[in-house]
Amino acid sequence: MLTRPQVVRVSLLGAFGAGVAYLFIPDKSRSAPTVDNASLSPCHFTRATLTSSEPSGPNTKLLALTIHGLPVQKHPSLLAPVWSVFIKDDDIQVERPYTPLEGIDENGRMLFWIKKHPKGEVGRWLHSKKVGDQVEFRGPLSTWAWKEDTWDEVVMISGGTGITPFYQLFHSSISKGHPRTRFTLLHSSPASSELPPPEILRPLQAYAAEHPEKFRLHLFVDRRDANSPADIQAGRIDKPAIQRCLGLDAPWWRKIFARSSATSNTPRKILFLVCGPEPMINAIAGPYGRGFSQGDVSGVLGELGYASSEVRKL
Ligand SMILES: Cc1cc2nc3c(=O)[nH]c(=O)nc-3n(C[C@H](O)[C@H](O)[C@H](O)COP(=O)(O)OP(=O)(O)OC[C@H]3O[C@@H](n4cnc5c(N)ncnc54)[C@H](O)[C@@H]3O)c2cc1C
Repeated sequence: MLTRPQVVRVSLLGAFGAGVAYLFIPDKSRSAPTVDNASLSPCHFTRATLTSSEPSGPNTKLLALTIHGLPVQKHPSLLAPVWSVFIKDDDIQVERPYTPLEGIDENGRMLFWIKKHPKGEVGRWLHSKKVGDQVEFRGPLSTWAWKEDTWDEVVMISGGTGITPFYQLFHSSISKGHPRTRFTLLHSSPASSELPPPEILRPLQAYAAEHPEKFRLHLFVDRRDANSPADIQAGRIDKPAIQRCLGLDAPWWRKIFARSSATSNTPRKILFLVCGPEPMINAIAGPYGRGFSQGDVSGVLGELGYASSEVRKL
């Protein structure tokens, strides 16, 4: 039987060993070959050039990667939203997934909004790269497959760079018009200076102003400051905020009126998509299950009575 200090020592050694193994023992995907002159694939790395790198807040940058001289296969099933690519940090052979905001264009360009965490490996490495540097990535990989005309109501809730999959969905699908589905995006950032850059916010705001019946946008910051735009709400995306934004806090008589004026008696099919830092996912939809499975729905959406078929944690 091990004593308490021995158990602690063994656990610490195990955790250290696992960390070292993760960083230095190449796994199958990270050791995928780098192939030139072949179409994009999750099975091999493709070389790209960093063609722009613009600061977009205290810890974020907009980075563009361009693949030169390679015809971009617009394979509909592979490049359907929402997809990401794994970018490899060549120094320590570690890869992380990132979401091209506008997919890939005909010139082979992908634009990313990437946050640098104080101790984060790949984010810091990418921020240190200079225009003209080479970066390797593999993909596309499906993050979550959008199915057109399946839901009446889609509510996207994001924090920080968690907006990136929703922006990709907006750019490649929502903004093209959907007769059946109404979309709502609730996004929060810690402060006004950390909100998504105009390249992301402006198209969302313009579309919401033009098509309020199809797309609604609600922006939140933890605390308002002198620079906070007027239309930004203060506080976290909590239960009252979700109820308010979705009109679930309307008086009972208005809900009855709304129901009686609906064209159909069948319940509206609703889907919540949640993406952001883990504490935010936990508070809104409950923690992931084992091995990043979806887990049960709890948190605010659990309290509001939504089922697992109505909630997706990205
Ligand atoms: C499908 C998918 C798509 C993604 N797309 C994007 C994207 O477009 N843009 C983007 O910036 N990120 C995106 N991410 C997150 C990204 O893959 C990395 O997890 C993130 O950049 C951190 O990696 P790192 O190597 O820099 O930090 P790591 O070395 O993995 O982390 C080190 C430390 O940094 C801190 N940290 C890491 N991640 C977070 C976090 N999310 N919140 C708070 N602290 C954190 C923690 O303290 C952690 O211990 C995506 C993730 C997935 C799964």
